Amino acid sequence: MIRDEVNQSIIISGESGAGKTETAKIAMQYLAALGGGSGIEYEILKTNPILEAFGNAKTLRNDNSSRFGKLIEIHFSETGKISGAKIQTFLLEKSRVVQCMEGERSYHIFYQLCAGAPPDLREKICLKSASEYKYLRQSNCYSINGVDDAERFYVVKEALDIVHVSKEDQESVFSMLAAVLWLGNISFIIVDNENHVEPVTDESLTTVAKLIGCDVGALKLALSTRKMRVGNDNIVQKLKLSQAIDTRDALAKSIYACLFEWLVEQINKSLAVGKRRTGRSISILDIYGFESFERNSFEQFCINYANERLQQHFNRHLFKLEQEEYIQDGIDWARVDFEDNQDCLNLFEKKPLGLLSLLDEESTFPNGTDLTFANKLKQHLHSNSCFRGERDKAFTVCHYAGEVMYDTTGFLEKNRDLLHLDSIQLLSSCSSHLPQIFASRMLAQSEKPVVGPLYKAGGADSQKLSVATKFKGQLFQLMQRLGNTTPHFIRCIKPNNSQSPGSYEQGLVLQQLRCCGVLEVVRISRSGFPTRMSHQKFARRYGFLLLENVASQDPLSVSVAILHQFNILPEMYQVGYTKLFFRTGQIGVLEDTRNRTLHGILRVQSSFRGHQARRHLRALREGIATLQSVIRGEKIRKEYAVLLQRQRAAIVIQRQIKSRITRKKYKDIHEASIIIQSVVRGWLVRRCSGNIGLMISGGIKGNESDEVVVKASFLAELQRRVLKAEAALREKEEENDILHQRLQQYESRWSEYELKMKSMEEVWQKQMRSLQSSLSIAKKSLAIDDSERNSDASVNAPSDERDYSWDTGSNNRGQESNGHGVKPMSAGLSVISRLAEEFEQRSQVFGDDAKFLVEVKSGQVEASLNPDRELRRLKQMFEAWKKDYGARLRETKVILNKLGNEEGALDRVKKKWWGRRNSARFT
Ligand SMILES: Nc1ncnc2c1ncn2[C@@H]1O[C@H](COP(=O)(O)OP(=O)(O)OP(=O)(O)O)[C@@H](O)[C@H]1O
Repeated sequence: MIRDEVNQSIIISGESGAGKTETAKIAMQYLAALGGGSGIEYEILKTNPILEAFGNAKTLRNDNSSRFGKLIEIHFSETGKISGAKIQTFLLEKSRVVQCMEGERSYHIFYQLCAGAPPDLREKICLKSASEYKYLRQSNCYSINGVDDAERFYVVKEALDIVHVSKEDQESVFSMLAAVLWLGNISFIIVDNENHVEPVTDESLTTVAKLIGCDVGALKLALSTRKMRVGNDNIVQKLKLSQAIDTRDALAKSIYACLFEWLVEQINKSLAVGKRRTGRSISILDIYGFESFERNSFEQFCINYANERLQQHFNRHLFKLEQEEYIQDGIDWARVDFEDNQDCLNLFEKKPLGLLSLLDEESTFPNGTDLTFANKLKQHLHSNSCFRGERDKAFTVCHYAGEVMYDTTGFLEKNRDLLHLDSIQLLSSCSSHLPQIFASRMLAQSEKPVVGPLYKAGGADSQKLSVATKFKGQLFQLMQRLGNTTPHFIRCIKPNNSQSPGSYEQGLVLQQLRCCGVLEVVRISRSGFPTRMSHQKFARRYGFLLLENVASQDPLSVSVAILHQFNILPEMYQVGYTKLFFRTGQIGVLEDTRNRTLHGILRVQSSFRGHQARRHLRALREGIATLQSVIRGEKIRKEYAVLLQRQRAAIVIQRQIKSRITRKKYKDIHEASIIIQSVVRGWLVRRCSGNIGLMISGGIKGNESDEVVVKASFLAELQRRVLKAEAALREKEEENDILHQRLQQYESRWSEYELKMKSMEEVWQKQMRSLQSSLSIAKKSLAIDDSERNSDASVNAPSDERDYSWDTGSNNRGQESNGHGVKPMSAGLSVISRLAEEFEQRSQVFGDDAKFLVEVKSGQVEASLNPDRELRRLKQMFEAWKKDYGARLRETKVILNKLGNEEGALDRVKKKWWGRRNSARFT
């Protein structure tokens, strides 16, 4: 399609059950895989289960026999991708809805609905099992081996969802199906002597009325009467049983056929979504195969006519056009004979004496019957080689695929396919939307130019194209469409008649091969030149394979050069006036070489382009990396600056917040401590002035009427403060304990000091006492010496002089040494007395001072001085005095020693006193 820019068609033909539908599905799957990608191909494939459910049925020859013809046109975009599709259907076998042979079934969807409808749907559309419906019961066949109808129902529902049939519409479709089934159950009773009937008002009648949404009375009338126009009058004719049944069945068939058409329309709407008209398409034609049964009726007549048309198309393309082309191009060839079915086609189509024309003619006659039709055929067509009149109402046609005998019973009725206007009006009066759509469609069809019947007595029935005429028109259109495409024929061959695998009936197969002209096709392919190409196209297509330049550039020279270069044998091709003709397989060699070369060129190009692209990409990447690093660096720097600013701001904020928190905390503590203080002070004051407090509280009690309403928050605040105060109090108590401990430590140390002081004092006391005793001994000894001296020596010198003469010093001592020696002794005595006196005073002073300081320290006496420091000072003074006193004592000793040397008496004194004195040392 893309290479030749010509639309293609795949025409699948073969007997019923040969595998046309399966092949069509395989072809669709192949095209979907090849040109899929947009998703529409999935929808296209999903149309198969829907069309099969509504248009296929089990026949004796095929469990899944298509009871309609189908042309699916798959549209492609410029790039070869599927962009949409359109389905056209041909001649649905309506009669199967109301009538089918023993062992066959009606359309699958009825059985699927009965088996698979969920309970709520069953209830809504008043559905029963398949065996409850007369239409399904009559053939006594409800199931197909290996097929689960319930499961298939879900597949159909899913497919309806996929092709966008809404849930409401699906429900309406199922209601229509149920209505058709219930229509079949409507029965009639004879109401008068003329055998006129009326429908029985039972469940069937009321359910149909409910499902299509009409009045029960209106339905009854539509099924039992017929309005007619006689002259200017409208009369109502009551129907007899057979007429009423026909009316009922016609209504059921029409509803089903309209439903099928409507569904195809919905599918087409869905498949057309997003379809872009490029004009490129591949059509697949799957039309019912040639049929020949024991009893063949109008349906087989139409089906076999269609197959004749297709066979003609096949012959035309493979034999006629082929051979005409050979002649036109003036090539040398051997003519191939083939079975041309043109005569048979003429038998059908010739005007005015063809099968179809005569059928239409008879159908328009009010008094025409199947028998009159059969007689007419025999009368007019007996000379036609393809026709043979049979006994009674039968005739035989010699089809390309074999002879088929047709029984004309029901031909006229089926060809007329009449639905009374009453029935159409009934549908248009329905409240459900689908019957209304069906009615308007039927009315629109009846308004078209009429070739169809004029009903008996000039009735007011719907007048429309006869079925055969309509079908013929459809086939012509189809042939026209196929004529604009390059056809590809698929011949399906049925291996056996028993629908069983692995069984191959040679006779049957050979008969099919003969019938459909495959043997002639093989012959013509072998002797003829099935592949052809214009010189220009050939030169253009393969010219680039030439290794050397051809001097002349005209297409023919180039083409011949190519043929030489590839050593194509002269008997394998023919050069025509405008085209080159090749025997089977020859062009394939050239095509292979072309493909290989193109592939090689593509590889080289792709390698080079890849190299270029990689280089470009590398440069781009490096550039991008540099750019990115610059931009990222800049970005990060900016971000960092912002972050830094934020961090600083955060620090400032934190500082502010922390300081605020700390201030608040401090304030709280401060306030709490004030409260504690006030509470403690208050408590102290109240304790101290208990009486006053009692008086005040008494006063308050007295004014109980002035109660203060204390708010809970205030109380809570108070409690909080009390708790805080208690905590602070506890803290203070702890502090107090610590201080108390320290105080005890100080006290223990103080008592240690005191003990030391006392021991020192005792030492001093002892020393004092020893000094005093030494002094008193010294005094006494001096007094004894003095009295002895006074008695022994002169007594001129007054006694008081003895106390003061020591201070005269050396002078006095000189006098004493020069004079008498009494005076120095008394002077020494007075010095010692003074020393003793001083000692007394000083020890008294030191003792008093030390005692005072001890009292201050122990807190017995209050004084603004530091007892420790004063004590240290006192000790220093004592040390200084002791040193001075010791020096003076030593001086006195030296003087006394001198005196003692002069007077022996003094030695004793000295020895006595100083001996003791030395033993009592100052420390
Ligand atoms: N390629 C196949 N592989 C396996 N089985 C096949 C194949 N083609 C057909 N069949 C079997 O044959 C049966 C009939 O095939 P199909 O329905 O395609 O026939 P048909 O030619 O379309 O018949 P009709 O004209 O009645 O519609 C299928 O249900 C299937 O069982």
